[in-house]
Amino acid sequence: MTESSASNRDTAVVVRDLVKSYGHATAVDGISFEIRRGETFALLGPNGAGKSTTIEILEGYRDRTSGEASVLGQDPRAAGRDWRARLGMVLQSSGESGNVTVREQLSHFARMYPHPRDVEETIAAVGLTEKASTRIKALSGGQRRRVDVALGVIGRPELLFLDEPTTGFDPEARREFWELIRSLKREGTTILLTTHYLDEAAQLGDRAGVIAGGRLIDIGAVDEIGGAAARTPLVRWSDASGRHEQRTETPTELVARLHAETGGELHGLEVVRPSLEDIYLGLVASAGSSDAVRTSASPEEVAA
Ligand SMILES: Nc1ncnc2c1ncn2[C@@H]1O[C@H](COP(=O)(O)OP(=O)(O)OP(=O)(O)O)[C@@H](O)[C@H]1O
Repeated sequence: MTESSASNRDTAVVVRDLVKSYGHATAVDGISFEIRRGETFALLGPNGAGKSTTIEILEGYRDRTSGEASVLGQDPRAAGRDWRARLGMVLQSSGESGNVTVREQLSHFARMYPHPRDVEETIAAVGLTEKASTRIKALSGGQRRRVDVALGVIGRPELLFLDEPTTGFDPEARREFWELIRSLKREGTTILLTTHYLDEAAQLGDRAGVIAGGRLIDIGAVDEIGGAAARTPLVRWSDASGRHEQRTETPTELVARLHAETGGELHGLEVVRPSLEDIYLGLVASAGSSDAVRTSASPEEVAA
């Protein structure tokens, strides 16, 4: 077996030096990453970072300015209907609003795929059983978003693109959605997810890439991103002199020492392990501050 056929078998998405410019503005500025088959990859970043542009290029809906992209072994620019039938897409703003019922819409889409999922099971999986006979235009915003998700998975896709899938979901619906995604993962579906809910990325993602200003600023396993130092636990407590905090790899030891020193209850004691959201915010803030140095400091300021 050649190396390229082995890597095709193991890799669902390859992006190399991808660039997308709109006139003089560069939305995606040379990003590279791979998604292995069966993996859930979370693409994270602030508004305008370039996430949707990247996803739309991979879906074949947007042309790229330069760089390479391969999705299920094909260049999305040239791929056809058979390729598209292997993909599932929940676009950022599809907002289904038809005059047909939930069941009719899903049945219609199911007929477009060679091996669709069962319509009633899919409706149940997105929590819309009671609304199956309701016209889509009469659903709430969050319920319509659930229809988008159902339409994205009805074709039993090999690769599922989820662009902010749970926007507008109530907390219970978000947890039901996570269960649906976990069952798709168990079936081997490869997933590319963008979300502003960092707990969602932490729950579902195997690996994550963080982009800011069109550039990839970090990539790695969800529980390793940002590096070990960013994950160091933080101990906070109060005493007569005020509030204190200290980062330490050995929080138990620190708490024991403080307890021995004070000889009593430690007021306001907290041991905090930084969440993915804390780590993400730190990464994006430091990317922003290095951009600021690069773009706004005068030569004198830099020399100083
Ligand atoms: N059709 C377009 N014409 C010009 N600029 C565009 C176009 N589409 C997107 N952009 C710009 O490209 C940049 C990246 O946008 P993109 O939608 O990819 O960001 P995003 O990371 O998905 O943001 P969000 O989290 O808000 O969805 C933004 O600055 C946006 O204004």
